[in-house]
Amino acid sequence: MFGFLRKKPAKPDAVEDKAQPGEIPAAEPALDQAEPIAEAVRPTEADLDFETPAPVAAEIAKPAAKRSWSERLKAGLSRTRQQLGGGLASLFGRRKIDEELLEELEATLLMADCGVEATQHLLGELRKRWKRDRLETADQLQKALADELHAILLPLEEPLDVSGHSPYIIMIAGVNGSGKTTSIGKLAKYFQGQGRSVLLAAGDTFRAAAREQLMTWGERNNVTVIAQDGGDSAAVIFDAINAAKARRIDVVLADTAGRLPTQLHLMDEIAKVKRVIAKASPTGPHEVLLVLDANIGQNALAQVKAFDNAIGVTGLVVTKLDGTAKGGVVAAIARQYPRPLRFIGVGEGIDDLQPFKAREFVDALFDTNNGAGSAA
Ligand SMILES: Nc1nc2c(ncn2[C@@H]2O[C@H](COP(=O)(O)OP(=O)(O)OP(=O)(O)O)[C@@H](O)[C@H]2O)c(=O)[nH]1
Repeated sequence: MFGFLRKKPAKPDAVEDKAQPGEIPAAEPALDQAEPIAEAVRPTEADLDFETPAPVAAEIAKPAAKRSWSERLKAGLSRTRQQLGGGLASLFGRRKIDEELLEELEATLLMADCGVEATQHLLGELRKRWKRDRLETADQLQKALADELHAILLPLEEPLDVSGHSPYIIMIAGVNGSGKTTSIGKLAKYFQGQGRSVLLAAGDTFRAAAREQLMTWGERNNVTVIAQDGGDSAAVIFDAINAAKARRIDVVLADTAGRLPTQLHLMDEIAKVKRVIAKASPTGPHEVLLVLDANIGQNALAQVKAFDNAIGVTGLVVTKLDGTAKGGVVAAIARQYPRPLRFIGVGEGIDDLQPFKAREFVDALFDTNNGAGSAA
């Protein structure tokens, strides 16, 4: 699914062969000297070397997956649910609540990557409720756990409202392979679904395939992509914003190259990208989205901190929750470095990225069919 945004093998002459992660192109053109922008320079299918172009086009054309979002969310979170819920099921098979059970619950939460902070908090709250509410059965404890987890996650539920500015400029950042470019394609579709016009800025100038992914997506979905053959990320995004202003576009989604927080020169470079955006639009960027791969577990906290220090993160996207048992990391973020969790991704399908809603997330984790997690 969504294979059209999958990485392709590098071509011999691809930009990524020339500029490895960690390298900045030698000369950064001044903004007024930027190369003319090749707007949606569209490579042919043969150029793009797609694995499965026809099925992919059919995939894009599909209005939505047959399953509902809540079904896909539940399926996507199945590995974390197995880790958490599976662990809990074995614990809650016992009839009586006791200290030993709470200790085992602690280990289960830690193994689902909830982190020490959130786990201690949850355990503390459960102990209080055990006494205060006179909980007796394991089922009652599980329901209380679902409620407390919901309470932790609810503050992260702040949907992204793009109505305040036009164009509303969203800068997307994250480490290599976290899902930035793919998420941009999904977000473009999401905003289009809201009746908004969208323009994409191919600011990942390190990875040629990222630019091609965006251009192909733009071509097939009638979205303008501002791209440049190589060159400077800041310059591409600067020109994209001006193009969006001229065309009265509602939302600009600006891709950036992946980078590790330890690559300090690249963190400086992304801070410069942000400053240049502010030159093109004094109120922008209006959202700085950090894309996190859920597989990294607790490492997500360090990434939020580092990117926040460099560019002031205003929102998070957590991708690939479907491929991991570490979905509890969302609770760790909520307790240790809370930022609005705008979207979560549970698959490669175009509709598999949706706004985060704490209640449905908790329900999916505990699977309400079991009776837990449904309490408000
Ligand atoms: N299973 C799953 N795969 C995803 C999800 N989001 C993205 N991917 C996949 O993750 C891989 C990397 O995604 P990209 O969008 O290329 O990542 P990127 O951050 O732009 O990568 P760089 O440009 O190298 O930094 C692709 O194969 C995507 O299809 C998700 O929610 N679930």
